[in-house]
Amino acid sequence: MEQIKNRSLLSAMCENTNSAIAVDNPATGDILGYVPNHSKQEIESAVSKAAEAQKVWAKQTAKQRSEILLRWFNLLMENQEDLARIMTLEQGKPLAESRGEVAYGASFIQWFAEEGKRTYGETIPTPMADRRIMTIRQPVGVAAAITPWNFPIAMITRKAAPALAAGCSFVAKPAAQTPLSAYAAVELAYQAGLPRDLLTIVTTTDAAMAGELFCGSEQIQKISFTGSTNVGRILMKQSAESVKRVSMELGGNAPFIVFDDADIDAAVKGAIASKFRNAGQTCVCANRFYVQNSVYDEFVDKFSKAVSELKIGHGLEEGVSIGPLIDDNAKNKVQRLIASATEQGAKVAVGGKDHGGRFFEPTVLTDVTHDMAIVQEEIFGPIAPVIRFNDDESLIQMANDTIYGLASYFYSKNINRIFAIAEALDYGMVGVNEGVISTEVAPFGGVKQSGIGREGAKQGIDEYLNTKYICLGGM
Ligand SMILES: NC(=O)C1=CN([C@@H]2O[C@H](COP(=O)(O)OP(=O)(O)OC[C@H]3O[C@@H](n4cnc5c(N)ncnc54)[C@H](OP(=O)(O)O)[C@@H]3O)[C@@H](O)[C@H]2O)C=CC1
Ligand SMILES: O=C(O)CCCC(=O)O
Repeated sequence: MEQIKNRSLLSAMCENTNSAIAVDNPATGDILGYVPNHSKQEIESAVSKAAEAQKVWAKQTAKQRSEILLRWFNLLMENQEDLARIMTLEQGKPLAESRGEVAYGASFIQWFAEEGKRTYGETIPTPMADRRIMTIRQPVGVAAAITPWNFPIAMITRKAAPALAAGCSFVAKPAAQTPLSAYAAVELAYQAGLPRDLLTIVTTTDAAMAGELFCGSEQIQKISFTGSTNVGRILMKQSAESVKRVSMELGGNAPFIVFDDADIDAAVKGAIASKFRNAGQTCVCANRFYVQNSVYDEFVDKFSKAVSELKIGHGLEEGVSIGPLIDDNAKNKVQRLIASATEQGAKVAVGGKDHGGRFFEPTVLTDVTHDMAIVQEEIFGPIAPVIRFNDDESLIQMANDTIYGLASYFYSKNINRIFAIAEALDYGMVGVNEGVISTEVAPFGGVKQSGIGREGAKQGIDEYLNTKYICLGGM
């Protein structure tokens, strides 16, 4: 942490008391620092203050809110290097990826600072001559979020920016493994002029308590979650009692498909970017590769060669593209899935070995079949299982055979096939001849058990607005 120049970014760090949360560096296991372990009462108090602050904020014009958000965007970009270092230290991703995430996270603030000014209502042609009918759009109130460790800044700004732009206040509980980035990003919001009670980070080792509190609170009108499908289900059940609005961005099992008419070199490049970003720890990472018979060997050869060239190491080291996994559980899961696949006949084309600590070699597995656990489960690690397929019909059947429906990818040069496959894939997002599709301007989200709602794009702000119908009679 000595290398962080803007020390105000670390102002949330606290002394090592009995209850403080220790944050470690997944590359070394060293403790980086401590953050507060907030009690239930402290979190309740943050929610109550957010409810008060929201009333004032909602009365500001969208333009006034936008000005503060744009200052926040600028401060994030001015502090990009420090924020990226904090992120790499606590999360493990390579520094270049952390810089990219800071810019990506900031882009949602810039985008929604603008979109907040366009939350138009409607005037509706009336069927009754003495009436006028219109709608206005109003902030839902207090929004709460629970976010994961894999994108410690972007998953907060992708929710906080539309909420704040719409006139809501926002309370977020980041993952206990990556709170430093969250606190640092929010500190810059205060420096941009955002009232403290309007945007609060709370941290606790008792995530279940925070979830129950958020979902059960009458003061919170909306909960937004990114994380595992399992926790998403719990939060949806808990939200039922207070009939809370929910946005859920949950697990994925993205198929990456290479057809016989694909540009194989482009597919290899896309596969590397899609699979190995954040060491495979993103919900939109390619999880399973389906390659058509006639190009299978060529793809596997070129892909394996590219994977063997990826450098593993500490994210701050020059040229590293594969950092550590977030914790021992993540590594154990990867090892279990590889062992189970190889016992059933899969072959290791490259990688496959423990690299010490929380590191695992980027791996390509061949002779994989669709029924293996490594294909059925979300891997969340740097392993690429490659499956053969013969025809488009059986391919679509396999690709859609999952409870998940977040991202999917395919490579083809045939325009008829492109439309047919894009329409047939049961997913919220489809990358065609492209392995990384995330951008603030496009709607991010899933179908089936990958979630509810959309983030980013013009749709993202709808999640934080109510539509009110006003009927004007006696005209
Ligand atoms: N869609 C995505 O982007 C993500 C998907 N995942 C998937 O989930 C798997 C497990 O990862 P994991 O980190 O455990 O994901 P979780 O879903 O457990 O964690 C995500 C967030 O939810 C919190 N949380 C955990 N349990 C509860 C609960 N009962 N009530 C309320 N909040 C809760 C966590 O807090 P805390 O950190 O304090 O435990 C964290 O802030 C991964 O291997 C991957 O498959 C994981 C992360 C992101
Ligand atoms: O849920 C995730 O894994 C984060 C989303 C990554 C992205 O926006 O590309």
